[in-house]
Amino acid sequence: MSHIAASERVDTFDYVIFGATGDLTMRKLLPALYRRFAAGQVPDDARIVGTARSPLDDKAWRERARQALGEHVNDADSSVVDRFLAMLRYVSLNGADANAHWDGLRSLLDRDDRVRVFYLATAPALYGDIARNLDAKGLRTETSRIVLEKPIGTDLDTARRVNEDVGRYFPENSIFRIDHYLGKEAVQNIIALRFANPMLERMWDRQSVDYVQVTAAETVGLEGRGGYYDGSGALRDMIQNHLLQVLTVVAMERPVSLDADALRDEKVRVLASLKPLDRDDLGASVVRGQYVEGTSGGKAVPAYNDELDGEAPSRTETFVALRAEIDNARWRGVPFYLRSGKRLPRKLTEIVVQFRATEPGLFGDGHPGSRLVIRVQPDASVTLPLFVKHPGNGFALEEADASSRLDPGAAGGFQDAYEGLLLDAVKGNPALFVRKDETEAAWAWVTPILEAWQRDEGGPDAYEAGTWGPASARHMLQREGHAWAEDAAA
Ligand SMILES: NC(=O)C1=CN([C@@H]2O[C@H](COP(=O)(O)OP(=O)(O)OC[C@H]3O[C@@H](n4cnc5c(N)ncnc54)[C@H](OP(=O)(O)O)[C@@H]3O)[C@@H](O)[C@H]2O)C=CC1
Ligand SMILES: O=C1O[C@H](COP(=O)(O)O)[C@@H](O)[C@H](O)[C@H]1O
Repeated sequence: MSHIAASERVDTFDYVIFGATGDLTMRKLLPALYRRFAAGQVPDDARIVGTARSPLDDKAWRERARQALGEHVNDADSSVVDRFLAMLRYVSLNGADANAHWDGLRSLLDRDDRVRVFYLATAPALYGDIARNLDAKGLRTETSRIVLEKPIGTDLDTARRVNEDVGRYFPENSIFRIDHYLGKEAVQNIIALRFANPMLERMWDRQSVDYVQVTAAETVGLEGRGGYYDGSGALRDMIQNHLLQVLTVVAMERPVSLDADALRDEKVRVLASLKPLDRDDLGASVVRGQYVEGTSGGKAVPAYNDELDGEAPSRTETFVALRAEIDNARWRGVPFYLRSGKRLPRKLTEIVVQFRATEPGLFGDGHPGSRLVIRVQPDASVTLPLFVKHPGNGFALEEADASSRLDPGAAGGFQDAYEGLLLDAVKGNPALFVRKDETEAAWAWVTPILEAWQRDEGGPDAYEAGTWGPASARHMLQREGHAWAEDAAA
């Protein structure tokens, strides 16, 4: 998948970040680049060029970056920070404006022989204009890549438009649509677990699997991102991209290799096989919720609408649970339950593969099937308990824990998903980025849900902050004799 070991130094590069003063750059991109620099992977003569409209100079941007590293890197070394900051340059520029002062950026990018990465950490509405300007100003070289942050559009039509606009100036193999869930160690590990363990590989289908759950639960609320989030909601913010990407990795067929297109060909087939949710299915298969006041981390927290402080009450969903089915020979009939929400009881991203129960008789009333749990965060791990006999007389069964900790921060690993992905863009390895057809296939499945919600006069079901979402999410599984992992464990 990655052709260069995590510890190897990459070729030198110019990384140009549009949106250099924004939250994403400060919280994720600069800390990730710093960590790779501190790990010795980034050559000292590489350059990181920040651009935004704000009239800063190098010194002022470096000061903001120093502060961000202080806040978001807990083991930053001040002498390494100084060397890292020396690589940073800033150009004040409105990337969407063809008449802006592009000469400043052009004079900095004077080495056509270096890999150039343009990272668009701005509103997606600007992507087409920025791509056009980069091309028109002669800044796009043969080895340039353009990294696009999510969301790519807000529905199928707008996603197609973004893809077309950027695709007019950059060939598809140079467009890197980032989905940071694909950079997570435990998500990549699904591929190893499935295809390096023949026992699991043979049981990975509708004969053996009863159902699959993917949960991405967050304790946080709006975090000052209300302007963006209220126009988005949980379906667009988490399900269309991160959770559907995880689903593709869980459900895809064995790829012929770990090369980018082999993997992405299989992933897109899964998306194309998702059974469309028609109007009649929607009520039974999709639940949306919005938090009202409650408790989070032992503190009282306000309702979404109070946090948002808008003029009129918002109908935006902060929680979604849905039942997907993959209409192919391997998975037909197996429910894939996906859910994500804000202000849930704990931060937890987890995949549960529930295997079918044993035949009744031998050990009493039948026995629950085994359950593979892939914990993505926090504390990434894989757990597959085996049932063994309790010592002593009789055949009472108990679980013998068989779990492995996956330590993303171990030597050669990454503390944050962005670290590997940012350098994959330099290396030109798109395996863990989302191809155009994948984005569009995911939107094609999600858009009818958004349209149905728009027509629907009702709104999201209320849930108390600090709980696992509205009761309707639990009922959706109960109707099929299933339960969310935390209910089953209770
Ligand atoms: N923050 C996050 O955790 C995540 C963000 N994203 C996505 O990343 C992108 C950025 O998000 P975020 O950092 O939160 O947003 P912010 O609003 O914090 O930052 C936006 C940045 O874009 C700059 N900008 C705005 N207009 C222009 C322009 N015309 N030319 C150049 N720069 C411009 C702003 O600076 P200035 O005003 O000075 O021009 C600022 O630096 C969005 O697409 C978002 O959806 C995706 C996942 C997570
Ligand atoms: O993309 C996003 O992801 C974060 C959650 O990411 P994680 O790595 O912490 O699980 C989410 O908070 C945010 O709303 C969304 O835009």
